[in-house]
Amino acid sequence: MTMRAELEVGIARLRAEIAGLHSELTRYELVVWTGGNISGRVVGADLFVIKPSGVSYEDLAPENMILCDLEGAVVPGTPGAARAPSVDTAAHAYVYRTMPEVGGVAHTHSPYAVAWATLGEPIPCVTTTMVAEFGGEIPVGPLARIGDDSIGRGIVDTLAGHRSPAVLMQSHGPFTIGPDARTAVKTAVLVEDAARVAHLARQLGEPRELSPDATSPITTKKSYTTSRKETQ
Ligand SMILES: O=C(CO)[C@@H](O)[C@H](O)COP(=O)(O)O
Repeated sequence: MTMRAELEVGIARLRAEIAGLHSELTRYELVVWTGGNISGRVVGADLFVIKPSGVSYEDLAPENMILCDLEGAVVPGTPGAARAPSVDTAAHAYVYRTMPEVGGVAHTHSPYAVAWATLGEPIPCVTTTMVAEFGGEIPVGPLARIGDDSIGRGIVDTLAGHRSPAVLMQSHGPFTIGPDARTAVKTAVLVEDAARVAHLARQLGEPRELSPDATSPITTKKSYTTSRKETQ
């Protein structure tokens, strides 16, 4: 197979994967209406695939996923190119440009995480799952403009000082990153679980915060958070 043909096969697979992963956002009730978006980097090219803007989840399909370059421009003449890409395309593009290790980005409006985002308070690290999956608290990024690369800058700047693969953008919601799109989506599910548990614990009293160092036996797993730390 020629390199060109291999690339076409890879893009076709990624279109199917990204379209399918959006059903996880509705399955786990992380979004309402057409909110939220997922993208995935094309292996071997400066391109990524993202959902179209404002399209119902049940209508998302491989052929209406949109292929973009790393500036967030739609690749003309490709399937789906007639539609506008997600309003968060510039944010995803900024993350791919500045974090070469990232292969997938997800954004949801999951309610417990959004509630923490409105407080501007990080989700405290109160469970061993959070230590393993986030390496500590889930931080809060700035209140950022929607539609340009402001959100992307906020994601990258905030995560630079953290092991977490997730950030709560102030008064907006969670954005997650991963080595691939599926991992970014899994992290989005875990963010909502962490936000819900931290909220419930706060209703019962003052939960004990865990430091990753104090619980070192459970951080021996080579999670994405620990490998993120090693690459910083
Ligand atoms: O919160 C936002 C805007 O940042 C998004 O989640 C939108 O609600 C979904 O927009 P599209 O991806 O459909 O353009």
